[in-house]
Amino acid sequence: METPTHSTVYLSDWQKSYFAITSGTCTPGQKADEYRAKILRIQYAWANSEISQVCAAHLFKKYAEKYAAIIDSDNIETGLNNYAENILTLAKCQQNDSDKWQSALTTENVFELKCVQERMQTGKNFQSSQVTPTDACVLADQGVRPSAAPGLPKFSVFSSAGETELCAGSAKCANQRPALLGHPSSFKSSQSTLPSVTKTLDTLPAPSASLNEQVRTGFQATPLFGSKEATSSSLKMSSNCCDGQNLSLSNQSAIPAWSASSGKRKAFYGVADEGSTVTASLAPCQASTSTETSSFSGNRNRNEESSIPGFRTAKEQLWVDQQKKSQNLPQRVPVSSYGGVKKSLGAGRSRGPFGKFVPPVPKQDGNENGGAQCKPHARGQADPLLPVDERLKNIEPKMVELIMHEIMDHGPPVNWDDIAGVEFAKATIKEIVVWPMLRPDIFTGLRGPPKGILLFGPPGTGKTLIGKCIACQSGATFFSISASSLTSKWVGEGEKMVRALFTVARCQQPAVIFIDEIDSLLSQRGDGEHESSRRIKTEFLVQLDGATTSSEDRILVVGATNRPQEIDEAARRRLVKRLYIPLPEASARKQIVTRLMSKEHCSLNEEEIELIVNKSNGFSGADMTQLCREASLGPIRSLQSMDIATITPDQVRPIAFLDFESAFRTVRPSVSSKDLELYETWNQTFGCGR
Ligand SMILES: Nc1ncnc2c1ncn2[C@@H]1O[C@H](COP(=O)(O)OP(=O)(O)OP(=O)(O)O)[C@@H](O)[C@H]1O
Repeated sequence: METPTHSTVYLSDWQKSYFAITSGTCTPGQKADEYRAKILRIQYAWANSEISQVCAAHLFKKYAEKYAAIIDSDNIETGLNNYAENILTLAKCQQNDSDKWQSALTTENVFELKCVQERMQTGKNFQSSQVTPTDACVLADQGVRPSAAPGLPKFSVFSSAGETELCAGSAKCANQRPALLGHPSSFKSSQSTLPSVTKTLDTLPAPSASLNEQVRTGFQATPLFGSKEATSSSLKMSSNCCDGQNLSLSNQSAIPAWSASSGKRKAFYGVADEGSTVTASLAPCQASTSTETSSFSGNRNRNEESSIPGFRTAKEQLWVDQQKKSQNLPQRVPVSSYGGVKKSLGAGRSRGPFGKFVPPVPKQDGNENGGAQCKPHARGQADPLLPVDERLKNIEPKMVELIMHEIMDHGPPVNWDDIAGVEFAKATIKEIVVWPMLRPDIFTGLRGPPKGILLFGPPGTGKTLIGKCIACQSGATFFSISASSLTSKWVGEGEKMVRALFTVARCQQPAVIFIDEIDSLLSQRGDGEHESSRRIKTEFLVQLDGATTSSEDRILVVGATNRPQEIDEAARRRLVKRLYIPLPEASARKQIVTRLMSKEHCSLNEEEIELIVNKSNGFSGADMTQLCREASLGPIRSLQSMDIATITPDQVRPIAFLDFESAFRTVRPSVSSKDLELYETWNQTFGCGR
């Protein structure tokens, strides 16, 4: 009997879900999820060399064709990107902080809104008048060919390999965004009623070497197939534009980093209209880009908009209406964030003194500091049209809030001096990560920073501190999450959470995503592996690849683990710099004690400190901190007869050596010598240390 190959397994798997999806029992949301899951699965399989590139390309093609009926459905009720869903999402983004808030809008009643119906009709009329045979010829001449799929006009862009055949979404544009080809979501088409791509293409320069160059530097898209270079090099951005609403996948992983190449883009598109209404800054929190005007629409600017008299998408209208109501909405300020308190997702932690949470969506009451922290259309402070970052649109607002609230770290800054010892790791990190993040203009090409590093070693040796310090010293936003909370607390949602996390990080770049216990996320696959864990892992690797291949994304993933041996090969390969963070040596232990005691009333002399250091051999940094804490309680315990409620601080005696002696009786090293051997061995095999 013939053994089924990977491709046959995937095909039969696909067929099953295809029938499920077309059965009519799934909601559009479920279909979208299903579609996304399948695409991820292929990506992962290909990235892990389980299937060949040809096979993957074949599967993608099949998917695009077979799912076209759903993805590109003209039917506003059944299409994946149906119009009402988009409006609904938009409306939901207006949700304020109250958990009890419920939008009165539903998919059904949005369709019944008169203004929606009018705009749909207008759009349909407009759409049908836009794509002419002449336009199609122009496109074909430019290497863009109409796809064979029925229904909406779609375009495929030829890859150099001739294999990556991508539909450029529908031939309709809403917000004049770039079509980020090279991502599965690019297959999706729009139901929105907008100008045709052909209109836009007419105004673009003909494809040329320089165009391709510009496209590559300006817009980095996540490749279809993991991180394989061949794919990324074969991907080209189409000259057309795509409704941002259709980028449900690309919004999250195929985001161009606009901030760095604004000049080039302007030159490329010949954008002279600084006041264009179509502005884009996908790194809106950076002051340098906040006033940037970038017509990503292939020259579609205010003038062009006005060439369509009276036309406005429902989304645009919704924004205008809402913004009229809240003209005086205060703008939010960018949040600079570093951690001082170790956090794990959803642990109900306080944000600390620096941690005032500022939601990423504008508040409606106008009383609090609300606003779009991540705004796609950075129009400057005075501009009332400040929608939420397009990339966040397909992310559940609650998740965004949770990430900003719980995962984004707002603690006090951490300096290199706060981390005792680990000199080699610190020097390496400064060189390969911090400097490149500070000076991306110098650290280009081979000098470019890695997108993922791994800190491994015994618990309590300062891995989290290092993560925070990287963020702090490179001026990056720090996101800290425990991988185990992703797999345990977010059962069924972990995958979405990973996607949301990277999306928010992209909006907040430069960003450092610190993932503690990364082994639980990236452990080697086994028979007993749970489906949801596998999906989270796949999503994580895809996102990591996205960050890796998009050279302009300034996102660094720092994984930390006490069990490096459990990380699977594919993940290990992606975390290119693996640094051992060992137990502190004598000098580092002394530094910790001296530093902590310098803040206390203490009577230790040099000799006593040396004794403490010698006696604490084998202690981790956390053990040393615990030892000092314990010792610091000694003077209080010796107060015995006095009433703690009435004594004054100066009645508490200084911390003395005898307190440390007592502390040594209760605080023991937390790391066994057997464990240490494991780390040493792994370091010699896979570590990047000396
Ligand atoms: N090298 C160090 N220098 C100064 N303090 C340290 C050092 N290592 C650990 N500490 C202290 O221990 C605490 C815990 O450290 P941290 O959370 O960074 O360790 P970790 O390696 O991430 O631990 P785990 O693997 O358990 O997550 C720190 O807040 C700090 O007080």
